[in-house]
Amino acid sequence: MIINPAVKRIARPTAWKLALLGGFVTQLLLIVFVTVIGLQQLGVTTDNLNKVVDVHMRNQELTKTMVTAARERTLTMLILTQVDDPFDQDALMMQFYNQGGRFATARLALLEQPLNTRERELIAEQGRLTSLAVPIQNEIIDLIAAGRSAEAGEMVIKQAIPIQNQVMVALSQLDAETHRVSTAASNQARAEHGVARWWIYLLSGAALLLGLLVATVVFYFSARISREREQLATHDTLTGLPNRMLFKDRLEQSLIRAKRHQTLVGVMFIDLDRFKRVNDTLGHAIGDLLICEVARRLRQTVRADDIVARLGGDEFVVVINDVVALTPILQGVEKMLGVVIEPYTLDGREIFSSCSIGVSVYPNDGATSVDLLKHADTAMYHAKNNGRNRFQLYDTAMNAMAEERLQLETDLHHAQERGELVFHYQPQLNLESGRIHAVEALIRWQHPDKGLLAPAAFLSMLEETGGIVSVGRQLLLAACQQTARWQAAGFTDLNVAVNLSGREFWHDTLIANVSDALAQSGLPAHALQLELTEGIFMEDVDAAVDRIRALKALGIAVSVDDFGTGYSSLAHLKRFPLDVLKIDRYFVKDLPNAPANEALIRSILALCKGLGLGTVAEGIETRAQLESLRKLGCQIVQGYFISRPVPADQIIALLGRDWLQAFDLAA
Ligand SMILES: Nc1nc2c(ncn2[C@@H]2O[C@@H]3COP(=O)(O)O[C@H]4[C@@H](O)[C@H](n5cnc6c(=O)[nH]c(N)nc65)O[C@@H]4COP(=O)(O)O[C@H]3[C@H]2O)c(=O)[nH]1
Repeated sequence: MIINPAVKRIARPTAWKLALLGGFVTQLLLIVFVTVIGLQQLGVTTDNLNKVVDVHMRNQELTKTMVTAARERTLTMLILTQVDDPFDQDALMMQFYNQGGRFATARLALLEQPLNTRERELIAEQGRLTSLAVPIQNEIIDLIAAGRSAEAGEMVIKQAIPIQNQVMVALSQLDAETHRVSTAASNQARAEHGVARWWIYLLSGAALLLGLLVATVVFYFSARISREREQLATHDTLTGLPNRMLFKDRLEQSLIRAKRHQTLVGVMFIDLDRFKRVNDTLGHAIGDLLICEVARRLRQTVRADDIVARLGGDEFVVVINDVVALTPILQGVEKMLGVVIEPYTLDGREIFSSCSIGVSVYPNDGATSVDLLKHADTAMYHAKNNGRNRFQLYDTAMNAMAEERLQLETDLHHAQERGELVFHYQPQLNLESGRIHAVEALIRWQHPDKGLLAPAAFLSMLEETGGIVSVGRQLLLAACQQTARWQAAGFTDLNVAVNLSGREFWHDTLIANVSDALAQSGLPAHALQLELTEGIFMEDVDAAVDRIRALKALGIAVSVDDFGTGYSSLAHLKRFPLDVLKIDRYFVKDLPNAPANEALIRSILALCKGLGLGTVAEGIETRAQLESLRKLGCQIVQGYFISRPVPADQIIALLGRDWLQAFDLAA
């Protein structure tokens, strides 16, 4: 079966689910990654910053301590030179050594700190200068201790302070360097912090974008899937047309509009004729192609706002909206019949089809969608029973008929086992010999209540249910056995013609059934003729030709019935290996006052002669018709004028008769 692409997509929802899950997981991982990296980076840069701040502050503090201690020591030295009191001198001396101690401790601590080369060079320089200053200071202290304060004061000013100034220069350079280093380090830490921040911005932005992307994809696909689900729920997967559910909804809307505007709505129930046979014989793929093509053609024949839906199988329904008279509805129906019957080329094969259409009209035939559809369906059945490839308007009497039909269907179910289905036989007269040349077996139903029923009342039901195949097999055997008995009774040249429906013709068991019937009855194969209608051939010309050849290989004859009434042309005739052509009663009924029909019959006879085909003219109801056909050169004739179909036990009497004499045609 051909499947709409939407279905395939829906059939694999896990692919989308996996894709979406993948998107979410990636996004989640990205967010976790961003958070971890961001926090880590921030931690590192914060640590760096803290370290820089700590080191910087400590270095500066130590440098400052050294500067202060050095300054205070020099000052203390100067004061010592001016103080005479020995207690004050002692106290100042203590201060002097303390300051020296502070200086040395600060210097040692500074040397422990992380320092660059320049800083170490400056400390070394300071050390060198201090080592020059210390002996001078010691000398000054000694002079003070010796009470030579004036000399010591002079030495402070002339030697200690200048060398101390050089120490201070080195220390201030050290301080500047420490400041420069810490500023550079903090700038770098700030820059790293900035980079980390930018990374966080970037990755968060990416996560946000990915999130948006995933959300967009989720939105897009969930919208698409729900659109496709809706399409699936409301449309036929094969043709893409609205299905029964959507059709009902649209029809109801049409009815509301029609009620408001007081317009008509035409509902057409369309069923393809003998579609099952196409499916059974050519396969479902061709059947599907045919359905799609019919759907396309129907859609093309109506306006955009009219509805074309497929209810299932080979059933379509078309709704024509907003019309004020019946004419446009009927024109639409005619158009549809016309487009459906156009030949189809499917998968390289030429195929013929037709349809039967039942029409119901709002408000005349119903006010609700349910009633209108039911009535259009009922009308469609009538169109089918009336011969197919036609339309039928709904009529209230049809409901009763539909019920009757249902009852008949139930009865028919039991008819075969009760032996109620039998053959009646209608003779075919040879106008040259005046004898019955053959009998045509025609099915009858001996209904317990309704009496004898003709095939028109039940044959289509038998075909639809498929019961025709087993009934046909049983009756074929009966006809062969009956004819064998007539032959045994002395009518050795008698032939029998048995009708085959399309379903029987295309059924797998056909060849076996025919050869079994011949074998079981002992009837010579040449005495059996199978009658086919031209519609059967036209469904699939090549396959039909093969089948007819297989039948003829059994030795039987094959005839074509109702030829010329359908849509085939005489040109097709030569393609089929047939033996007999039956001239339909349509051409006979107006004889002898129909020159056109006479001309037609004359040309059919000439054509058949040319093709080596025998002919049988059907439906002779009057003597005038008989004479007319005789004059035209028709040799075998059949019709009520000779005899109606009769039960088997009445045939013997007809077989023994000299018909030329009986009809006074001997001359
Ligand atoms: N108006 C008129 N009608 C005449 C005249 N002479 C014969 N007929 C009728 O014309 C039909 C001829 O059979 P058909 O064309 O094969 O058409 C047959 C055939 O297609 C089908 N049929 C009959 N028996 C069988 C059967 O056993 N199997 C299958 N598959 N189809 C059958 O049913 C169709 C109708 O059969 P019947 O009702 O028996 O109708 C028969 C017959 O009774 C006449 O002079 N005037």
